Amino acid sequence: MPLSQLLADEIRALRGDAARLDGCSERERIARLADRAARSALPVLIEGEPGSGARALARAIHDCGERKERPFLRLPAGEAPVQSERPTGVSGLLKEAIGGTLFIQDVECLGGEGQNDLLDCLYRQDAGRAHRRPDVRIIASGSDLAGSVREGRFREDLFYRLQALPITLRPLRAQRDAIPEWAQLFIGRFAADEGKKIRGLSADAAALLARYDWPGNLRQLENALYRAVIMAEGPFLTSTEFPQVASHLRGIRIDIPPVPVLRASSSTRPAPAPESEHVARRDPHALSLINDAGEMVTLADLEARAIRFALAHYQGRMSAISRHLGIGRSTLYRKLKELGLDDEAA
Ligand SMILES: Nc1ncnc2c1ncn2[C@@H]1O[C@H](COP(=O)(O)OP(=O)(O)OP(=O)(O)O)[C@@H](O)[C@H]1O
Repeated sequence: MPLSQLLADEIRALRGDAARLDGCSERERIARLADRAARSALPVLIEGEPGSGARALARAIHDCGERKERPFLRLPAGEAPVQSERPTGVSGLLKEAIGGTLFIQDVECLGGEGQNDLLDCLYRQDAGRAHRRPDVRIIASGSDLAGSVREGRFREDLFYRLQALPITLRPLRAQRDAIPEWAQLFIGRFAADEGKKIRGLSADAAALLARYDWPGNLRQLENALYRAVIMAEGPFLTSTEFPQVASHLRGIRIDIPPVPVLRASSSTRPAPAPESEHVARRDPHALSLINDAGEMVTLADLEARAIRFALAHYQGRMSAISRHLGIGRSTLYRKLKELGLDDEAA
């Protein structure tokens, strides 16, 4: 099931529940705020570090609101515009998104003209001139909009208009207690995709993940768990399945076996007893050719896993994915659609 649908289900499940925000888990807090946003037409500003889930949340808010059957358009303001016959700027997209939602990602990267167009749209919505009011719901995301205002790169009046409904996504390092819950969610999802029976994290893996700072937030945790699920052979993920995380943390060592030395046949000396149990290091990027039943996996399965991996590895950048997988963009889009991943790539 695509992530935004999963999130939308979570948001709907909480609907009607007395809306208390204190004392609930981070996932629940976000879902409740998103529910409020979905039931309003006011602009939403989602603030969080990269990889915190702003894009997934924006889509889920749209899907839970009354505009869900109308267009959801995304303007990645931090990326160079692609050559396209369709509009790529604020004013053009506002016309295309009529009746629906325009999600402006990394809004602090909007240039002066884009900021003016957006402010004009919000001003006309505010002014309530029904006949001229652009019927587009605005959701914006950013990581430090107040800082951009202070530095004079972002209009202050636009900032205040955008944050009618603010939602702050906390970095993972500020919600360490919630890391096992997030991890369990990803494990369940990837284990099901890979047809593996993995029940969760071992205690040492949970401790390892909780100590790490996760600068890439949910996206990085998700990628680490995806690789771990692929590598895992037992019912629990252990710290050896997270070599990159372990190598970033001082004090935790994963033993890497030495290159085996052939003993001279004339030697009668017994091999020295190992001083510590070594854990074989496996390539964290390796895809297993054998399934849990000991049989070879199909080529279709391998292809699907390679595409999923590329999607995570290149963080959804389609041109990089198609270039490195050696397939055209249209073939890539077709395959993503067949795998039900087109929503995650959108
Ligand atoms: N609530 C959630 N539950 C499960 N997974 C999530 C959730 N939110 C985000 N993710 C996962 O985290 C990753 C990052 O999410 P998303 O792309 O929405 O972040 P972002 O803040 O928009 O990132 P960026 O600004 O860097 O593009 C995605 O791959 C997504 O699958």
